[in-house]
Amino acid sequence: MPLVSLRDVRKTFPSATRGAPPVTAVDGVDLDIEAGEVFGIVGYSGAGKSTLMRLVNGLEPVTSGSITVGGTELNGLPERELRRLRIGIGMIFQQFNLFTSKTVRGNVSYPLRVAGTPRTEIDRRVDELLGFVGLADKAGSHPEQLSGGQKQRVGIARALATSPRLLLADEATSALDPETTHEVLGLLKRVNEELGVTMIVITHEMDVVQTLADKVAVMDGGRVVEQGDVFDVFSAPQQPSSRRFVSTVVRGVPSADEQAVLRARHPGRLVTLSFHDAGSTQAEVFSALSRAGLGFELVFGGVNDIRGRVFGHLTLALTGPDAVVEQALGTLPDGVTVTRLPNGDVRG
Ligand SMILES: Nc1ncnc2c1ncn2[C@@H]1O[C@H](COP(=O)(O)OP(=O)(O)OP(=O)(O)O)[C@@H](O)[C@H]1O
Repeated sequence: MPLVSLRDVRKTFPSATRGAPPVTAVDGVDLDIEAGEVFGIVGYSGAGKSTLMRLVNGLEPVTSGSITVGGTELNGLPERELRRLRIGIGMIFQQFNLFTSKTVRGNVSYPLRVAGTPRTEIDRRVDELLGFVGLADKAGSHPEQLSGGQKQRVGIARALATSPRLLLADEATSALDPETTHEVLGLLKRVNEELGVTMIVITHEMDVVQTLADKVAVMDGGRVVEQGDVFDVFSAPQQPSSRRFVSTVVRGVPSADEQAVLRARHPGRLVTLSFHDAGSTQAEVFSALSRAGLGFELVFGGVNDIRGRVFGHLTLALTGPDAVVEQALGTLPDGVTVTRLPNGDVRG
């Protein structure tokens, strides 16, 4: 049985403008999240991701539909029961949401005090958590004395205090620089792998999904437009709106504007070679082009590695006689898709 299950979940909010129809933030979402999984939710701002998270945490009631967490139906659950359920769900946020007047120890111990944990047990648990997140020496510091990455480590320690089975992360690394993001993602990976905590991760960052997630759902206009294995969704998105979103985080075939810039800068024939799950194929492609005596320059694109599976789109400027270019493109290995970009002087 999935740890978290959503069936036809809808959430509407009354409109701020009098007489206007209600705002539908979540519109008929079905999702299953298995225990032990890291599930990414991606999509543009306003897609409904944060609202979905608040529904899963029972902070907002659904308008209709069903959400179960650990087999318990949230819809209609009394507040007392919801509070108990929330003890088993940790949350971390983009802005950390730490108590600025409390020390690191005070922040991490807070959920334990609310849960009525005995004092000696609280001290033991906080020491253990601070050790786990690498902040054993910061117990007496206040949040303003910490870097962003350290603050998020405190946020993670606090979220883990009551040993939740489920951790919800809402843009947890979006306020951090790339190096600190990398560290925090490493810590979250340990939370999943060493502590077995299931995670739902809202993000607009490719890095986060790539490093952490097993599965991903793309949201648009309150709906899940596509979901599946991270590699499948990012290497070959099927729906127009997920293609549009993926193109903002993965460099694919250059747009018309990008092509115009490339044409102005690079002589030769522009082609995009798309690789799908084919790490070694690139070497074969480059040797095929060399063997044909063509000049080639990599002018746009990149490769992505998701848990050892490689995909990417490389745009090359090829120089040589047109017939030779065509012949070489015809001999490229399977697993490479060729997109000929329109060229000013050579037919595409
Ligand atoms: N409390 C509320 N009252 C009215 N409308 C709301 C409320 N909360 C969210 N909405 C609306 O619901 C839609 C989805 O918002 P939500 O914050 O869930 O999106 P999001 O994908 O998390 O975006 P972001 O990444 O910007 O946080 C938006 O149109 C938003 O304006």
